[in-house]
Amino acid sequence: MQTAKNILIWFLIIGFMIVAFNLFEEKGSSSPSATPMSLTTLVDMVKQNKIGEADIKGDKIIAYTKDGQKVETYIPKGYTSIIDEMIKDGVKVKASPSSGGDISSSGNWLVSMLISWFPVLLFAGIWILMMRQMGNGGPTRAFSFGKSKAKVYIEEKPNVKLDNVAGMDEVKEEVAEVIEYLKDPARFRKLGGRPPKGILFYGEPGVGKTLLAKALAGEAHVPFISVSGSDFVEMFVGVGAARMRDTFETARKNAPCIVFIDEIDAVGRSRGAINLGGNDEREQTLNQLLVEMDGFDTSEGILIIAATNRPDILDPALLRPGRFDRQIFIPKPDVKGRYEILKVHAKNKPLAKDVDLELIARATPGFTGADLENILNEAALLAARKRKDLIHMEDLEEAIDRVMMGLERRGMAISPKEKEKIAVHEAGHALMGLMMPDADPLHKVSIIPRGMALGVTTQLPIDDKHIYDKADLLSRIHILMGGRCAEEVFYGKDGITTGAENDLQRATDLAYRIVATWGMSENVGPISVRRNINPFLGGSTVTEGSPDLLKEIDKEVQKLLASAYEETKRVIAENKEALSSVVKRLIEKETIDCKEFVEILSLHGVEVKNACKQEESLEKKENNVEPKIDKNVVNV
Ligand SMILES: Nc1ncnc2c1ncn2[C@@H]1O[C@H](COP(=O)(O)OP(=O)(O)OP(=O)(O)O)[C@@H](O)[C@H]1O
Ligand SMILES: [Zn+2]
Repeated sequence: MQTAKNILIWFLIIGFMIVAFNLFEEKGSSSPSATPMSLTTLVDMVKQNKIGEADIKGDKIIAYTKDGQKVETYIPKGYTSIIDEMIKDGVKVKASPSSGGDISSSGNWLVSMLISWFPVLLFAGIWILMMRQMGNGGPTRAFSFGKSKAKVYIEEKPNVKLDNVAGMDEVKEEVAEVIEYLKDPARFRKLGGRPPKGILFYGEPGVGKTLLAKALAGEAHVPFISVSGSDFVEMFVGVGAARMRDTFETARKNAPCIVFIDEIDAVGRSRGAINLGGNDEREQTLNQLLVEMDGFDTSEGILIIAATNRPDILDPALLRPGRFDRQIFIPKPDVKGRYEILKVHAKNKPLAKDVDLELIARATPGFTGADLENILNEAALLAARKRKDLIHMEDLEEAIDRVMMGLERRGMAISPKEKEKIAVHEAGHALMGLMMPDADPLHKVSIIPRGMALGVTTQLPIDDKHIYDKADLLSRIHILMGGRCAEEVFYGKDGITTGAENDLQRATDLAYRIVATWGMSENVGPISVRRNINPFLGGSTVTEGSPDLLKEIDKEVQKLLASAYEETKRVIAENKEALSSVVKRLIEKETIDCKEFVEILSLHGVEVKNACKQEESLEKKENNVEPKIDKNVVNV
């Protein structure tokens, strides 16, 4: 594509140069256009000494008057004495050949030819490019673009081993046999086994798909050839396909080897999918991949591993036997997996004695291997900044907050009045976290701005949760409402702030799903209404269901939210005095933990329903109530 663009740009540059040159030439020789006049008038003008210069071209005289005019006339055959007269009268006379126009007379035949051909060339160029783009293009390699950008990375001997991939024992078992196959493809075939041609790894970003593929190559001591599906996506038809051919050529030269195609969905999207124009290129690339996969013999020892996080949109042809017929799901790590991963990445880092990786693992439900690696890395940077020799638990804690919610922004200018409002809002969330019997235990409240949030209330889930009951969900809604309700209780109906936007969004979303997705509302009943993204309406959602049903759902959602709001407001109003003390302390210290919060409440005789569980479950940061980008949406 780049090359094609360059060609077009050069066309334009040359064109402009020619036109500019042409203009320049014209100025120099014969512009502006000459006024015709009779020979006698010219003779008169010569006599009156008005003519300064004259140019004789065959039987034509072009004369320049002294005041800059240009005139021309014809000399009748044989009447050349006029020239002598002019010379005699002091006119500077030049003679040049007569044939052709001004340009050829100045001898620039090349320029002239280019000018006459330039439009043709330009249009031909544009036409070729457009045809290729539209997909009716000529031979695939007309410009041999295919080679230019093929980002094929070959690692001859990857030094990643299966030991470096932590916490997915079942998956590792499942793929272990291909190592034997790659080590000696011929032996494998002699025994009658049909080794797989392609394996598809699917799972969320960062769970270690690439790492696992590389480890397989490392274990089998074969080269690891890696490409990304998006490298094949091109504007010009045929380029992606050519690149695909090149990739497989490289693979054949390096066999036995592993070819790893990351983001295969970029080329392997279902061909029937809605596509607004021009999917011809992708289709050709996909076809080429299928052809290549069908074309090689498993005894060649080439194993294709593809990775995606969207297996649902892949073309079924890709998943047929003989292609990616083995699909392996790589899940997010569980507690044990997270612990193993942390251990792997902590190996080359100096950890202090107080670091308990098991606790970190428990504190990070939903985190992927990449997230965990990131946490250790951040912690090391933090420790280095504090000029410490070892990484301490506090660094790791801070790193988890950072990875989850962004950097602390202590420098942010916040007026005392605003600070108080933020403290009230956060204290409201936290109080509800302690008062709702089914809530996850509170961890800490902070009014230090972090990432996009002005304050943060964090809770600690006890276990990785996989399903949620209605009580869990309702208590979440109450906690989300806590911020806004506290504002109202402390500052009145007109004192409420915009700070609750994200809380309300999340509460509304949750309430909608309680009613319309999980069928938990008594009035609407056990029904699940589908909400689809409409590709034609800029990604807005389209809800299925009759208008009556949708109206009913909306009413029910509103009712649910309103009653949660009233209930929350009641709880906060009841404990207003105790909460004022908390707010004061919060403004003073900026962060208070669960224990301190509960102590203040008990001074006012308030008993909480939900004890702090710090001792057992330490730093669990799930369900931070404030941030916009959050990892813990309830997705049952
Ligand atoms: N199970 C694991 N054990 C050890 N490290 C892991 C594990 N999973 C992920 N990592 C770390 O996370 C990094 C990113 O993982 P990787 O690139 O393999 O993920 P991926 O699933 O291929 O992601 P993507 O879909 O974004 O390409 C790895 O380099 C590795 O350091
Ligand atoms: Zn809030």
